[in-house]
Amino acid sequence: MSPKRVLIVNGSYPVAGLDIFKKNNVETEVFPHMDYEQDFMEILKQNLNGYDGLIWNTKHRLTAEILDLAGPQLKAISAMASGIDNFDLDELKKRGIPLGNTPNVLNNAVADIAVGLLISAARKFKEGVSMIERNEWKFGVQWILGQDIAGSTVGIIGLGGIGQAVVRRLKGFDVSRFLYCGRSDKPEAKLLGVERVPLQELLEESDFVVLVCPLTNETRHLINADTLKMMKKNAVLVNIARGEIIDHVALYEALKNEQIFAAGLDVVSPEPIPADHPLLTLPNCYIIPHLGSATIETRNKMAVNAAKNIILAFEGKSMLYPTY
Ligand SMILES: O=C(O)C(=O)CO
Repeated sequence: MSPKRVLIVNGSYPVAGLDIFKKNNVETEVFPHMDYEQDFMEILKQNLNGYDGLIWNTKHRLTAEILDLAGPQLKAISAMASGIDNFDLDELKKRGIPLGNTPNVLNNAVADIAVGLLISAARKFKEGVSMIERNEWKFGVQWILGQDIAGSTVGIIGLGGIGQAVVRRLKGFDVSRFLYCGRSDKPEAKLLGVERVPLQELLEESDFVVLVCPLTNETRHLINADTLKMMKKNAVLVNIARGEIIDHVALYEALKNEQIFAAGLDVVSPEPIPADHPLLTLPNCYIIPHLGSATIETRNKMAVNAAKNIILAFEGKSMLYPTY
């Protein structure tokens, strides 16, 4: 029997993941284009056919059209991410094609970024750095004043693995209260000392609001002009989930008018964000380019787990992290 073949979509792939395929006698092809290139999808569509497995490591949506172009021999797909909002799950289910993802191994790396953004936005790193760069270092007792974390209330929207890792980290910062909201009661909340409240209460009472929920029809633009109005004037908003959870037009207005204090964003919409995007002009909006899981160790583990997902499906077994 000829070896199975897997197409790995998006530019490059850690050797740790390629080795798993090699050991299991699976051939791999790394699609050489990056998904921010102009003709990425057009070229990909012409080169998709005939593979038994796909690692879909791109923000572009995997649709019925892609599955048709890939062909009926396609047996397994894995994301190399925790979020799977870019997959047409109904279509995959209809066709019986398993989809895996790579959660858990990235919890610590993403939670580190959340805490980093929270501090950077609360303590005005962007404003400070740009003052230095403009030769405007004018120290005074009232200069570049930020918000304290100690004594604050932190609201976590989505207390999954990453949300819990954020709480564990912030426990060392003398936070006074942790709140969360989400679809279901989390048994871990009690142990962590996090109280479940309705969204409005969380927004009205939190000094820091951290978005850690998946992007779904319910969470798209969850943070909008109305919900931003519910937040405190000193509130810092952190997003490490998906850009589309925030209405960026409304966020721009809220930050510009100092309706809230600051935002720290690892994710935006669109990605990449154009260099002339209005949010980038604001001193109180600190944006980094979706670095959540970007550590060497974490990306290696994600690549290994995505490869394991595919190989297990080829063997007719349940994936390591099945999504449905
Ligand atoms: O894994 C994901 O879905 C991420 O976006 C990590 O930053």
